[in-house]
Amino acid sequence: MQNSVHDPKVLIALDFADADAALEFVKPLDPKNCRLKVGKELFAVAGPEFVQQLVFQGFDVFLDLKYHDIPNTVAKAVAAAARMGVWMVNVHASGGSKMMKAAKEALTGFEKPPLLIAVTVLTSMQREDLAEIGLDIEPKEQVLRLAKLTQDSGLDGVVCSAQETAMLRKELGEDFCLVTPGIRPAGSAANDQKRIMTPADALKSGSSYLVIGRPITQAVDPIKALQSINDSLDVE
Ligand SMILES: O=c1ccn([C@@H]2O[C@H](COP(=O)(O)O)[C@@H](O)[C@H]2O)c(=O)[nH]1
Repeated sequence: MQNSVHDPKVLIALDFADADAALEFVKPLDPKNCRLKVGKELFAVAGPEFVQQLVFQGFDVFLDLKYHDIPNTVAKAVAAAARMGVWMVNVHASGGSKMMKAAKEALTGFEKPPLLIAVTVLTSMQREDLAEIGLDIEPKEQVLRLAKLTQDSGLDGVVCSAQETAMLRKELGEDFCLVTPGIRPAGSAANDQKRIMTPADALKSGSSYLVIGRPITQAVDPIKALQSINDSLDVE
């Protein structure tokens, strides 16, 4: 599971307040060195045209809108994402198997459908946050339960923390895609993330892709920060 120019492991979270700021940030980036993630903040202001612009520039785009709704609505939303040409899209696994299967079904017929993955337990949450919503268990137990449900529903993978990837690799095999936010280079601020790991350790533990936002976007020199992370992953 090595980082390489053909399969960059770092997905940069473009959490910017407007399209201009995001485009300025993207300008010096090379699609060979990273993929891009567009989430709720940027999508709300910049919309599908912005996403398509990134795709046109040659970037693999993860549209991170974490759909969570009734099956029909999620299926239509996932199909709309596929029409934008994104590389990956996600739903919430807690929406259940009927919703996830409807989302998967909505992608049949696309020549190059995006990878469809499901969020398990947000990396900002720990045991006490689960207790608050009625789940008196460790995050890893809930992650495993939802990851199994996701795999059984026919999806390509899950969003989890890198702290759970070794367990999921053992339980769900090598081909299941494990996308891990909550990645923090040694010494960088955790911010609101709780279940964290360094980029190199995450890759070694079995992460397929590393979602990294603030440690790169808010670095004094973002290109240098990305380069240093890629170097730590043993670029071939
Ligand atoms: O469980 C999750 C799911 C999604 N995210 C998203 O990843 C990035 C992380 O950004 P950082 O600045 O590196 O913390 C952000 O866009 C989240 O919405 C997540 O963190 N955890």
